[in-house]
Amino acid sequence: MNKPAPALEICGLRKSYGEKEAVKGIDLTIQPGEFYGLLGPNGAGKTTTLKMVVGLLNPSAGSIHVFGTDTAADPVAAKRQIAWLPDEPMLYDKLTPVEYLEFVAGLWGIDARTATDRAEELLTRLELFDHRHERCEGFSRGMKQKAALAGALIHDPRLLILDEPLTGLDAAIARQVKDLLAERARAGCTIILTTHIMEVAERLVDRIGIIQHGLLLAEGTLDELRQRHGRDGASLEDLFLDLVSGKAVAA
Ligand SMILES: Nc1ncnc2c1ncn2[C@@H]1O[C@H](COP(=O)(O)OP(=O)(O)OP(=O)(O)O)[C@@H](O)[C@H]1O
Repeated sequence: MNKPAPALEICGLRKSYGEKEAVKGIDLTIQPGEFYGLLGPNGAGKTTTLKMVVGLLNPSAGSIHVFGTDTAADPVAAKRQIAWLPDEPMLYDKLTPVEYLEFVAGLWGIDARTATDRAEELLTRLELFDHRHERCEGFSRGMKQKAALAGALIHDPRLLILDEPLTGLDAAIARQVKDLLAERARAGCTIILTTHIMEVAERLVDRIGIIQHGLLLAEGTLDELRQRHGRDGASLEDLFLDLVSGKAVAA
């Protein structure tokens, strides 16, 4: 039997903004069902990389395949399989969560019955159901983030990409979001997230990629990274700081 295509395969990816090269040749393969954490200092190139994957930026060079689909050759087919949750998601404030989810489901061409069932399940799961008929404009940051996450999941994507999904969330809401992501991962969804919160990466993800200066500096499971750098039992935070400061040699 043929091996299934990777969920994401990036080869030689580069992106320049004018003179500045933000992504300098990244190769990365993520298998279906993996929960992958992309870490890196501010300005490392994480968001730029992910924006190219989701089709919001055109690469300067390189290729991206999503479940075997070349995103440059067939962007629509690639996008149908992806959900993207940016760090500052855009919600239509005048809409209620139910209206917002109906709207997003409509954009994906999901039939009304399925959309209603999925919206109800997501809103219940994220404890927004009691607020389903309130306009989003009155929501806290955390509630807005959850409504946006529900919108990202309404078309049941195979690949979920989230840029700093937990920033600014209180402990209870962060827990709900983390639990939902872990549940989706267990159900077979491939998830890629960026985070600056090392404990989140340490607890949640299967594999970690560290980007610095537009290049992939290190990659592997936490245990692989520890082994490779002779740091048995080290926390991800210690490893990360040693790698990006050059105290540990990337391999
Ligand atoms: N639209 C843009 N125009 C010019 N330069 C940009 C643009 N977007 C990003 N950059 C630059 O590209 C580099 C990579 O930025 P990017 O946002 O991808 O990093 P990041 O790793 O996501 O950072 P952070 O953790 O702070 O979100 C940075 O030097 C940034 O200033």
